[in-house]
Amino acid sequence: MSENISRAYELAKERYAEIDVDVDKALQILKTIPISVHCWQGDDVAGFERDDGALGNGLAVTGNYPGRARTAEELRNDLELAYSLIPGKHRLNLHAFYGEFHGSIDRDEIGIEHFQSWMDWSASHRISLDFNPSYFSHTKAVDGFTLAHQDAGIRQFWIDHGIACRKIAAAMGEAQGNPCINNFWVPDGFKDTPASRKAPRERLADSLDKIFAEEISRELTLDAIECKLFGIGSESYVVGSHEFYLGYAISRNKMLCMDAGHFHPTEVISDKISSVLMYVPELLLHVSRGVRWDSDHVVTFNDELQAIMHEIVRGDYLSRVHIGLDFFDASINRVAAWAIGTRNTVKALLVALLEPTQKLQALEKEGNYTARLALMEEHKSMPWSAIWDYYCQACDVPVGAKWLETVGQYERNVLSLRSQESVTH
Ligand SMILES: C[C@H](O)[C@H](O)[C@@H](O)C(=O)CO
Ligand SMILES: [Mn+2]
Repeated sequence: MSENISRAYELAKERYAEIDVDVDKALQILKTIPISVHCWQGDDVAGFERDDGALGNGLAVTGNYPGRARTAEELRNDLELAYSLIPGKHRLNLHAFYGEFHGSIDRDEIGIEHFQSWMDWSASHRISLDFNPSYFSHTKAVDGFTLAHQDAGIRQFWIDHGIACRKIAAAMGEAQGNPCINNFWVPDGFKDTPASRKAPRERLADSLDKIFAEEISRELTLDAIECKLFGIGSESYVVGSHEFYLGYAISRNKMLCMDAGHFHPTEVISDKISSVLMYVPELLLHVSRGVRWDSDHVVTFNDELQAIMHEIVRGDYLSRVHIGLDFFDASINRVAAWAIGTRNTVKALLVALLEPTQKLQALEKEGNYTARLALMEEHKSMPWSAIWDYYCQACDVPVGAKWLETVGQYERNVLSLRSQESVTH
């Protein structure tokens, strides 16, 4: 343990004690909050179904930084390195098309057997899994529709995929002893103005009802549904809009997923959390960063990230909000992308936990908005970075930018040796 870091921590702790903040308690809480790290940053959302791994149907990745994971084993190795750079114990969010299929298995045929290696890895590393059906990058999604498709046969195919994914998620939940969150994002929508906004929404609700018809214990899996305002190829109309899924989640008692990039650029999800949680039991967040649009940039330590974490803590929602990540950048080292985005997310959560929230809320109740603003601003320059360094050190992960050296070494020894050609899965 570096003496400087410990001394800085003790001094910072005294400063926080002066404003009635218990630093040890904040760190104890922080340790218990997992971030669901998304597998798809590691391979540019290619998955392991086919050798070409061409991404499509509403999603796009830009950049050609060398070293993308080409197999599940490479992805697991990269993830292990990323987790070793992030303080705390976190989860892994797996997409259905990251199964190990060893042959041609279509999406409606997938089963838990295709995820056995992931589950073995999860058990041996004590990293719990979350899951997602994959409704894109598929020949039956090329015209932009899946669960809301006009063709009943295509709808049925995707309904069967959803049912298969719920079974897989339940088996993962059972194996790991805690619920596997299964998040449904469906790209369906129109590039141009629809003549009927109603019909696809009726079909989507009907398909989802069929998928969710079987009751599965909430101790095994929790269904989440992710809304979106617009997408690539669905600029004019997305079937699963915010209003659609909010209504669906409330009426079916489901978890809503809000992605930070899925709203109008002037809207923020930090403002929506307390409204939505009045009516839905739990919330899943896809912490992302849109730059002008849903561009899925790596999460930075910006105002909205901090506002999201403040909202979760101020509203006492830690047990009802599940924090997942969703970004994919192929223009930088992918392990670094995970480390930057996840470290920032944990850091923002720490800052929120170190806030004298009770004091601020008491001032607000008294109507003392001057002191409320003054203290909020002073809090921004409190010595939270000393607490963060101490936490990293206590968790045995690199302090400051030291993690970059480890990533650099891995890039030289492993990532740079990966050819850009695809490998057979
Ligand atoms: C790959 C993810 O499922 C996807 O990013 C989804 O969550 C989304 O946000 C689509 O815009
Ligand atoms: Mn998302």
